[in-house]
Amino acid sequence: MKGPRPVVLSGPSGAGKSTLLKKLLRDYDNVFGFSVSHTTRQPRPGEVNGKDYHFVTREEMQKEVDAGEFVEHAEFSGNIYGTSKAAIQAVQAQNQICILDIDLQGVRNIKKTDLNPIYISVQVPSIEILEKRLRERQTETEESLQKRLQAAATDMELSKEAGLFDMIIINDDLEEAYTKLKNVLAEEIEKVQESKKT
Ligand SMILES: Nc1ncnc2c1ncn2[C@@H]1O[C@H](COP(=O)(O)OP(=O)(O)OP(=O)(O)O)[C@@H](O)[C@H]1O
Ligand SMILES: Nc1nc2c(ncn2[C@@H]2O[C@H](COP(=O)(O)O)[C@@H](O)[C@H]2O)c(=O)[nH]1
Repeated sequence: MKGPRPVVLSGPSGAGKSTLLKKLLRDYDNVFGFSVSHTTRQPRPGEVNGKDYHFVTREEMQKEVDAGEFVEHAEFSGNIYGTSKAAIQAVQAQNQICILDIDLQGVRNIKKTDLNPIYISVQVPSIEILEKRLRERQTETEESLQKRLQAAATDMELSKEAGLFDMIIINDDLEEAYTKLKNVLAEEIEKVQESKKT
């Protein structure tokens, strides 16, 4: 049986993708599953290996990429990030909506596959607000923050491309953004909930 359509959440680092997806995972029991990416970046305090990311060395990652284990991978802000085939299969095996949190390069690479997700871009009202959020999150060094702001400016411009995303959500007020996200996913959520009743 064909499973539910996956969901791609993209947008600048600090736009609120993780915040929104954590709300979905919390509010909808057994409906969504997170595609746990691999990354070569260092874990942040509180991040759990295998839950937030699979934290790996560059050598380990390259070996797995070369072995064809990834659906997509990209270099972002000095580190490699990638979605393994296994990460998606683990969620789809549970008949859950698979959520991918990936950058714009990842979006373009996923478009070359037959995954057929719903593409959502989470954006911010301005680069100044993004900088404030990233600084307040206290996860980045000044160097990393500057790299992310540069990448964000490019993302904000390129994400306007017609047809690239099914929806662009400006995450200004969090609850309003979350309502928009739930609305665009309503049909898929209902399908999964119905299928789990039987
Ligand atoms: N609407 C909002 N208003 C104010 N702060 C917000 C809002 N949404 C998220 N935040 C805060 O902004 C920060 C960045 O959010 P979050 O970590 O979810 O971004 P992200 O897009 O997942 O970033 P990354 O791609 O780096 O993982 C967090 O500290 C979060 O609490
Ligand atoms: N192309 C991919 N991008 C990914 C993946 N996992 C995360 N990301 C993106 O990386 C940046 C930075 O994330 P952070 O956790 O270091 O703040 C962010 O834009 C994510 O969307 C992936 O598997 N592939």
